[in-house]
Order: sequence, then C-alpha cells, then structure tokens
Amino acid sequence: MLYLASQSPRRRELLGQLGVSFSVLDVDVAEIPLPDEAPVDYVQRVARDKARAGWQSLAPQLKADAVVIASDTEVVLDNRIFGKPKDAGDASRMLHTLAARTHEVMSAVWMMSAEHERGDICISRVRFADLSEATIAAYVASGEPFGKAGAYAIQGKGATLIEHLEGSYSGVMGLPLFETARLLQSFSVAA
Ligand SMILES: Cc1cn([C@H]2C[C@H](O)[C@@H](COP(=O)(O)OP(=O)(O)OP(=O)(O)O)O2)c(=O)[nH]c1=O
Repeated sequence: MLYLASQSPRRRELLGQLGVSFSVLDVDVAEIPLPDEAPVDYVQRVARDKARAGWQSLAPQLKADAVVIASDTEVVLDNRIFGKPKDAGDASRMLHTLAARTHEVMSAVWMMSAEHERGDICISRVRFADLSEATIAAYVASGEPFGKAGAYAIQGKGATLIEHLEGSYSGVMGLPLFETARLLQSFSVAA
C-alpha cells in the first residue's frame, strides 16, 4: 500500500495523475533551516523528515507492505530560502524580491519502505516578470499566495507572473512527477 505523507491538496492531485492508488497520512514537521544549511540540503532533509514522520505514524502491522512518500518544495533566490509566507506583508515582500529575477524552485521527494529509503531532488528555474505594486497588492489580496512556497502558485493566477520556466511544472507545483515515478518504480510500485 502506498501512503502520501502530506496535507497538501496539490500533492494529492499530482500523485493521482500517476494513476496509483494511495492513502493520505497527516504529518506536521518543523520546517526550520539549520544555521548555514544549504537550501538543497534543507529541502531534502525536510522531505525525509516528513516521510519518516509518516512512517512512524503507521500501525506496525501495516509496515511490511507499506511505501511512504513525502515531498518538500522551497523557492530559493541568492541562497535564501522562501517558504510559505506568514502573512500578507511577508507575501508582498517575497513577491517584490522575486520580481524581474530568476529564482530556483527546489522540490525534494523521499520514499521509504521496510527495506529501503531514498529520495531525489528536482530543481527548476522560474523567471518572474517585473511586477508593479498594484499587481502584487491584487495578487496578495486574492489569497492565493498563502500556503505556497515563495508566495505564488504556478497552477493558479500565479502563472501570469511567470515569464519563463525551465524545468518541471509538477516540481514547481509541489511534486516532481518524473522523479516520483522513477522512485516508485524502484520501490516496485507501478506508475
Ligand atoms: C512554488 C509553488 C508552491 N506551491 C506549494 C506546494 C506546497 O504545498 C507548498 C510548499 O510547502 P511545503 O512545505 O513543501 O508543503 P505543505 O506544507 O503545503 O504540505 P506538506 O503537508 O506536504 O508538507 O507550496 C504551489 O502550490 N504552487 C507553486 O507554484
């Protein structure tokens, strides 16, 4: 049985796109970078922590046949990590910083079974248009930035802020499907 350790509706939708059946585990892990932790290390550590928390929440009798998958997505610019905005001011500051620049979206996936645990990372490059004050204010007021790394959603109105994408659309949205399918196959889960 496959378990997705995530509260994100986007991840549910994306994993569903692969046509595999799965159950959802609610996990909540602290997302705090360690001092001097590189963004690539941070995103992979958090994905692993989420998968391990999901694994621990499983009843012992389910573990023999279980595969748990979790993911983490962060926006990175100039080595700074932009997670989910705390409030409207935070969202607005993030969008101002990202405007007219190219940032990276790092999405890590981690998978565990009784025998193995392993993960992968997908890094995409996203260029934002030059955003006016009014555009940022209207976008923040729409509510879409909340709960999204970097304060935008490529799958929503946030698409209108993006001039160029190099990489994986599903990775930016929260679950890189190429890497996920490859990992599922390596755990003998058909995808
Ligand atoms: C950049 C970007 C992020 N996001 C979302 C995906 C993730 O849900 C969120 C990043 O936060 P995460 O901490 O990766 O995930 P989460 O807390 O929402 O869910 P989980 O329970 O799995 O930990 O940002 C979009 O939906 N669209 C985008 O374009």
